[in-house]
Amino acid sequence: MKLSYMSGFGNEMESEALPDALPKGQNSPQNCAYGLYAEQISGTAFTAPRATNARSWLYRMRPSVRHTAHFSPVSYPNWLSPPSTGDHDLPIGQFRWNPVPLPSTKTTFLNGVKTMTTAGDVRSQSGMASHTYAFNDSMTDDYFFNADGEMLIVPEQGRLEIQTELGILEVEPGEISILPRGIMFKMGCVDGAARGYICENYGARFTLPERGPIGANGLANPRDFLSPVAAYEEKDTPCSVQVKWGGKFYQTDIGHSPLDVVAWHGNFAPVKYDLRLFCAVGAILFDHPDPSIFTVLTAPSNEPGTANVDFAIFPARWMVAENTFRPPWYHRNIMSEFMGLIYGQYDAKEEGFVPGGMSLHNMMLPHGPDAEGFLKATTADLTPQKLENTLAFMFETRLPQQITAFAANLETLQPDYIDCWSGLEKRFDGTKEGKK
Ligand SMILES: O=C(O)Cc1cc(O)ccc1O
Ligand SMILES: [Fe+2]
Repeated sequence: MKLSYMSGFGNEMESEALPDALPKGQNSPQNCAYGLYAEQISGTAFTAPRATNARSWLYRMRPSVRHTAHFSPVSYPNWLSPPSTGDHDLPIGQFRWNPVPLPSTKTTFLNGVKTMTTAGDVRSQSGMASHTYAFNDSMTDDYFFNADGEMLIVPEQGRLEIQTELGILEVEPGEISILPRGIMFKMGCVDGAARGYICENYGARFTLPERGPIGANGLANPRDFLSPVAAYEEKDTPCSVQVKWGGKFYQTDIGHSPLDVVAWHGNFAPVKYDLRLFCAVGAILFDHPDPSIFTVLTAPSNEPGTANVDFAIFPARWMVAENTFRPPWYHRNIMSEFMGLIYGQYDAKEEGFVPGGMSLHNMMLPHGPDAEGFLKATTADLTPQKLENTLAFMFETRLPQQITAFAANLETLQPDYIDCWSGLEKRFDGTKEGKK
C-alpha cells in the first residue's frame, strides 16, 4: 500500500481524512464537523516548557472513554518491566544471544514481545526495557496502547503495518518507528513473519540530540522523520483494547474500532525514520570519536548529558583514519549497552554477532573487538575503506540493565561468548615492537 506521510520531528502537523473535519482556529467548538468528538491526548505535563510540550487534538467518532467500565487483568508473561523482582541472583557478565526463533504457531505482536533486559522503575517513570519481538499474525479486532512508555521499534526482518489512531505507518528493516505513550494501535505483519527489537522508554520522550559544534545539519535530520496522515477505521463490531499500565496488562471490551479518528492536529504523533538517511559524522584524520557521535535519538534524564536512554547506530560509512585502530577500542563504560544487528557484520566482531542477535555489555563490564577483529585491525592496510551493508544499533542507558530469567535461559544464549577474547594474548615482551 502506498501511504502518505508528513515530514518533520516534533513540529505541529495537521491532517484530515474528510474535508473540513478539522475545526478552524480553535480546538473545541460547540459542535465538531461530521458529529465528531474532540479529544486531547497530552504526552507531557500541560505546563511542560514549549521546547518539550507535546499534545495532539483528535477528532473522533466516539471519545476513547466509550469502553466497558472495567479493565480486567490479562497476562503477557514474557513482557516485563523494571524493577525486576526475584531476578537479583541472575548472573552478570558479557552476554550474547543468537536471534530468538520465529514462532512456529500463530503469534500476534503482544504475545511475541519478550523482554531481555530492564532498567530503572516503570512506576517512577525512569529507565527502559530492551525487548525482542517475533510474530506472524496481524492484530485484527484487538488494539493496544502502552501507558508506561513510548516504544522505539527496530525491525530486523519483515515489514510492519502499524495502524494507529493518527494514521497508518509501514516500517521496514532499516527503518525505525516511535509509538508514543498512550497512542492506540494494532500491529500487522506484511511479509508473513516479523522480528526485531523494541526499546520501551519510561522516561522523558526521545528527542534529537544537540549537535554542538557539528552545526545546524547532519546526524538524523528532522525532515526525514515521517508521521502518518489521518486514516480512520469505521468498524461497529466487538473489539478489545489491551493496555500496559504500571508494568501489568489489562483489557477492556469496546463495541467498535478505537482507530476512529477522522482528523487530528498537534505534535504528539507516531513517526518513522529511515536509518539509511542518517548523516554520519566521524574522524577524518585519526582515532575515532565516542559512539555518541552516532546518536540518532536521545531520551534525557535530569542529569545533563546523561541519557535515560540513547539510541545509537553503526551504519555503513567510510573509514579513513590514519595510524588508527579503526574498530571500537577496548573499553569499560558507566552506561550499559544493549546491542542488536539489523543486517551485515559489525566491525568489532568477526563472527558470532548475527542479524537478529543481541549482546549486553553492562555497566563497567569490559568489552571490545574479538581476537580476530583485533588481529585484522592491527595488520590492516589503512587505505580509505567503506564499511558497506552494515547496520548495528545500541540502546545505551545510564542505568544498569538487569537481564530477565527469559534472557538468561534463552536457548540461543552463547555460553562461550567470553571466549571470543581469549586469543588476546600478552604481546608485551619488553621490546618496543612487542611480540607479533
Ligand atoms: O561496544 C561497542 O561495540 C559499542 C561501542 C563502539 C565504539 O566505537 C565505542 C564504544 C562502544 O561502546
Ligand atoms: Fe561498548
